[in-house]
Amino acid sequence: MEPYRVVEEAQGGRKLLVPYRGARLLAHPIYNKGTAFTPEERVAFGLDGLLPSAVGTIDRQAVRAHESIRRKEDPLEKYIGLSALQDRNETLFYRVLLDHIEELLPIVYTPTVGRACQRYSHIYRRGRGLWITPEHAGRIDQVLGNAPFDDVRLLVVTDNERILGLGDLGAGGMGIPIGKLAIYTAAAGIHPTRTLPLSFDVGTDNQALLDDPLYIGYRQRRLRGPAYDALLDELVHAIRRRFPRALVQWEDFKKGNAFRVLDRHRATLPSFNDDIEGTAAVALAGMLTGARITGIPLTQQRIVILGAGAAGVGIARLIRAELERAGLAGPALTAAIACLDSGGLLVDDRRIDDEHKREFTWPADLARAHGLADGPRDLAAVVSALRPTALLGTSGEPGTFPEPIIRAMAAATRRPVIMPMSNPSDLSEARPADVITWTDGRALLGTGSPFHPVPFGNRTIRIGQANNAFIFPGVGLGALVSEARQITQTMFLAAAERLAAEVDAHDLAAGCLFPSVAHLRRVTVAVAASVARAARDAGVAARPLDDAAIPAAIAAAMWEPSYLPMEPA
Ligand SMILES: NC(=O)C1=CN([C@@H]2O[C@H](COP(=O)(O)OP(=O)(O)OC[C@H]3O[C@@H](n4cnc5c(N)ncnc54)[C@H](OP(=O)(O)O)[C@@H]3O)[C@@H](O)[C@H]2O)C=CC1
Ligand SMILES: CC(=O)C(=O)O
Ligand SMILES: [Mg+2]
Repeated sequence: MEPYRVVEEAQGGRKLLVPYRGARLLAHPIYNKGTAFTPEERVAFGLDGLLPSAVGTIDRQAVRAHESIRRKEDPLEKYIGLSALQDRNETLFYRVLLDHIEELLPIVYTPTVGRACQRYSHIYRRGRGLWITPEHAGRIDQVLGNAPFDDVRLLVVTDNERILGLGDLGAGGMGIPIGKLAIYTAAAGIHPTRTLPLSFDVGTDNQALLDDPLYIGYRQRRLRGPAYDALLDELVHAIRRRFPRALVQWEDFKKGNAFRVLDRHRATLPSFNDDIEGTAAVALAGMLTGARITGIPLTQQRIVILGAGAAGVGIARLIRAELERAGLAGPALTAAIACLDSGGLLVDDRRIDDEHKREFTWPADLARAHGLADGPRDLAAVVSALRPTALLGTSGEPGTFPEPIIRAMAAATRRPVIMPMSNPSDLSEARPADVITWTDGRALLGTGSPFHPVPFGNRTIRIGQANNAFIFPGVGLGALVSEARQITQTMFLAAAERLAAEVDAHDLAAGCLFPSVAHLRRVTVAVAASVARAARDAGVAARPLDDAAIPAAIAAAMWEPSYLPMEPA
C-alpha cells in the first residue's frame, strides 16, 4: 500500500507528489495525465518522447474519450471501453462520466453492468479492487495490505450471490462494487484512492460458471454456515485494523446472508446494506414525493409491496418507521403496508418461516376484515380488495404488474404511485410505456433501471429512477464527513426526506417522483448534509458538525476530476 499525497502550497495552490517516472507513470491510472502532461512535467518525470508532441487539456481529452465511447453501438462494448479508460486514466474517466452522467450511468451501472457481470470472465482485462477467497483464511489482513492505497475510507463488498435480479454470478459480481464506487466518486466526490471494491469470492453454485473453462473466480461450491461466518468475521476485523476510518457498504448478498451480515457487524464497524436500507430510502422518498404531488399524506396511503425479500422488507421497515413518526400505530399501522411474496399476501394463517417476513405478516383477522379470508391472496386479489394508492415491486420477476392490475389501481386512485424497482431493465415488473397507457398518463412512476421518456398525448413523461444510487452516495458522504461510528435508521429517514425535498416544482408539476439523474451530484450533496445532521442528532458522529459547518465540511471532502500540478515525491 502506498500513500496518495497532495501538498498545499503557501500561495493556496496544491501539488500532487508522484512516486513514479517514465513508462511506469504513464501506466498508473491514478497519476496518468496522458497528453496533458505539461512540457515541464515531461522533462521532470522522464516522459519526453513517450508522448506525442501536442500538449492536451482534460477538456480536449474528454471530448476524444467521449467520442470513442459514442462510436460503439453495443452497450457492453461501451462498458468495456469505459473500463479501459478507468484503468488508463481515472481522472479522465471521472471527468467524462460526470460530464455525461445521464448517458453513461446506464453503462457503468444498471442495466449494462448486469450484462457485464454475466459476461465478466469473458470480458476480463485487468483486476481492480481485492478478491478474498477461502484460500486466504488466516491471512486476510496480509492480503488487505496489498490494496494499492493505504487510506481507504469506503469499501463496497459483495459475496456475489444476488447480483441485481440476476442471481449468483460468482466472481462476475465484482462489476457491482466497481460500479457502485464509480457512482460514489462521481456523485459524492470520494477520491478513487479512498475507495476499495471487494469481492468476497466464496465460490458459486452457478453450474454454468463452474463448467466454464474461462471462469475467473474461486471454482468451488459456495462456502456456507459457520465457515462462511468465520471467513467474513476475519475480513471485517482485518478491515477494522487496516482501514480504521472506513465505512463498509454490503451489496447484493442473498437475503439470508444479507440480513445476518448486516446485523452481525452493524456495531463492529460503520456499515449498511444498500439493498435493504438504501433501497428503502429511495422507495420512501418516492412515496413522500407522491404525497407532495397528490396531497394525500403518507399516513392515508395504502401501500402494497410485491416481493418480501431483502429489498421489500427493507422498504416496509423504513416506511413503517416514517408512519410511526407521523403517529400511526396499532392495526392501522399494520394495515398501511401489505407485503406479498411468491405465495401471495403475508398472513399468519399461512406457514411463514422467514423471520423477516413475519415482521410484516398480517393477522388473519385483518385479512378477513379486508375480504381476504378465503380464496386467492395474489396481487390481483389484494389490489382488488385493498384498492392501494401505491404499488412497489421488488420481486425480480418481469411482468408481475400486468395490465388488469395496473388498470385496477388507476380505477381506484386518481394518481397511483407505481414503482417497479427490480433490476436490470428486463426484470422490471412493468414497462413504463405500458403503465402510462393503462393509467391514461396518471401513474406516478419510478423504475429501478433507467427508461427513456415516454410520449403521451401532447407531453413527454420523464421516468424517475427509483434506484438507491440517489441515496447511498449521500449516506456514505454524510457518514464520512461526520465520522459516523454507526449508520442508523434515522440517517436513512433523513436521506429519504431530503431526496423527496430535492424534487423541484417543475418535476412535481410534471408528476416526476425523482430528480433527473443529471442532478445526481447536487442531490447527493443535499442528502449528505441531512445525513450528517442525523448522525450528529443520533449521537453516532465522532465529528458532530453544527448545521452551519456542514456544507463546508462536505465541500472540503469532495474531489473534482481535474489534473493537479505534479512534483516528484
Ligand atoms: N431499485 C433499486 O434500487 C433496487 C432494486 N432491487 C431489485 O429488487 C429485486 C429483488 O431483490 P431482493 O429483495 O434482494 O431479492 P430477494 O430474492 O431477497 O426477494 C425477492 C422477493 O420477491 C418474491 N417474488 C419472486 N417472484 C415473485 C412473484 N412472481 N410474485 C410475488 N413475489 C415474488 C420472492 O418471494 P419468495 O420469498 O416467496 O421467494 C421474494 O420475497 C432485484 O431485482 C433487485 O435488482 C434491489 C435493491 C435495490
Ligand atoms: C440497485 C441495486 O442495488 C440492486 O438492484 O441490487
Ligand atoms: Mg444492490
